[in-house]
Amino acid sequence: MITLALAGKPNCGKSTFFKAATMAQVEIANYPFTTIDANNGVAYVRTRCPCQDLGINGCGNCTGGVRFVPVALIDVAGLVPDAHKGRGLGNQFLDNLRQADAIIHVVDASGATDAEGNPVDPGSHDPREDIRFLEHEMTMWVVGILGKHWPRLQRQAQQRTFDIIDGVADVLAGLGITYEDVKDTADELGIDLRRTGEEDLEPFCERLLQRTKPVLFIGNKMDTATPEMLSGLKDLGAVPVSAAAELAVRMAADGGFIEYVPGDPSFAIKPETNLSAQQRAGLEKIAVLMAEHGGTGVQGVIDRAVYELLDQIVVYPVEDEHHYTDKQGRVLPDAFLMRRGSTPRDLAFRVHSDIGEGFLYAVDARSGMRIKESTELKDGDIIKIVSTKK
Ligand SMILES: Nc1nc2c(ncn2[C@@H]2O[C@H](COP(=O)(O)OP(=O)(O)OP(=O)(O)O)[C@@H](O)[C@H]2O)c(=O)[nH]1
Ligand SMILES: [Mg+2]
Repeated sequence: MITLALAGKPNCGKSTFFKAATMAQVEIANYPFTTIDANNGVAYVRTRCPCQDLGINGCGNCTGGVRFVPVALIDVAGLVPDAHKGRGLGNQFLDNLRQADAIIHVVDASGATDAEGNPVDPGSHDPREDIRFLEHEMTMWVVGILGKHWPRLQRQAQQRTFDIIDGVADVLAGLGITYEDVKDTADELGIDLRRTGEEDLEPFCERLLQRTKPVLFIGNKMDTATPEMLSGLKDLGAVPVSAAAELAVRMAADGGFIEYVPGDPSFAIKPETNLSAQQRAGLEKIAVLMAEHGGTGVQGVIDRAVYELLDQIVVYPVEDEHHYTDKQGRVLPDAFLMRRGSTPRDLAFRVHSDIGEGFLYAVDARSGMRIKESTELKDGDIIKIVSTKK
């Protein structure tokens, strides 16, 4: 499963975002290091269910054509500058980023917490200063891991049969870094790792991370940020978000008070609900915020991380290409996230390794045509795989 990690300094709202996206019970509080052990949960990317184009009314797996596909979400403990040297609560938190395919870097746009996450007067800390530090910490963390092995790798590289790219990929395999990642990064920078000193590893590790752990910046707490601070962050590429607003509307929807589909730009208060005047006023304030920003931003961030940073598409395997069902007659039962450029053969392997090994051909269910195993799949494709194995 695709894994996204929420990272950033303490007290910026990571757990609030996590709770809003997963509806899991986690601790949230206005002081640093509320979260110590990472929280793991399931969030969803939003997509348009193909049943709408096919004239199937209610496939059973979507809400009025809005379909949600699961991804893993990790809420990592807060990181402070120099975390890689063990500052804050130590560098073991960086380890929680190992499994992440992409990172959502949460910045507190309100300026009401300092670089260490301590509450300060709103606006007294410039959130733009919080954008760069995480990349540096992550880079230095990888430099540290690689540095430990560097003298050995340099020694081994004296032998002609030893491939240093292989050696580096081996050391960093736990971070999901491959031989190609290492090779492409070295080629791109034009460096020969056999002749790179330990002290020169930083630019290499930085570029390697940019390639393998892409980061999306978000300016959280937009509800209390000044317009100047928000636009300053937006200029640096951050997406404005209010995790607290999303949490409030998801809880109100859960409680049956409002109609809200995550990612919608607005919600509707149900008539005849028992909201207190205070709750109603709170929701109305959120409605104004959402109207101003086109929503709370939370769902959009997950979607951008998956579709843009990780370049994923959604593909629907079926067994009956005429009725778009599996053997049990369930319509469009599965939705798979796959990297753009994937082929029907890749899909066959995703369904099951046996199906992949016995792959014969695929049928595009929309057109009813056979497609070649090397055809690039498109977002929203509905595919029947024909395999010698069942
Ligand atoms: N106004 C506002 N406050 C928020 C928002 N998101 C989180 N907060 C508040 O910020 C404080 C910290 O939130 P947490 O979610 O615990 O932050 P965290 O990043 O997980 O903190 P650590 O676990 O300590 O690293 C809490 O008081 C939250 O209520 C938001 O969108 N708007
Ligand atoms: Mg937390």
